Amino acid sequence: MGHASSDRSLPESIILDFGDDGWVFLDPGTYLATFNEVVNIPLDLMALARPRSSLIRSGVSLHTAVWDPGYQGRSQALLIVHNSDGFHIQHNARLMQMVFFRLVQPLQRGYEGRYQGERP
Ligand SMILES: Nc1ccn([C@H]2C[C@H](O)[C@@H](COP(=O)(O)OP(=O)(O)OP(=O)(O)O)O2)c(=O)n1
Repeated sequence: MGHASSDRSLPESIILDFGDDGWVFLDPGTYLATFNEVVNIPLDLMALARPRSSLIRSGVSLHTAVWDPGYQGRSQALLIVHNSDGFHIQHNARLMQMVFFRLVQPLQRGYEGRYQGERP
């Protein structure tokens, strides 16, 4: 990741498939989770997210950035399986909870970065 946006390239990733039973086993390591929900953040809100405590209690952490006012898209989070026994996860399992903050005044122009409208 360089200083300029043009000097930023993301690493390749491999798509993991859930089994016929709807579950997948994750070995210890790092994973990018794509959420089902498409979010539309209004111009007078921003959001942060926290993992469900059940993830933490299972030795799994979830990392997120900031949801900017005006962002629309299907977000992603970094899931890290620290548990040396790995972790079983089911398709559509709920992973995190978003916390919304109302701005003192709405922005005139919302988010216009490279992730706007991703995975509609
Ligand atoms: N876990 C998260 C957190 C945020 N977002 C979305 C909402 C943000 O509005 C958008 C952009 O996030 P950043 O501003 O942190 O992105 P960058 O600074 O990396 O890129 P850019 O400046 O090009 O937007 O990504 C996401 O998809 N997944």
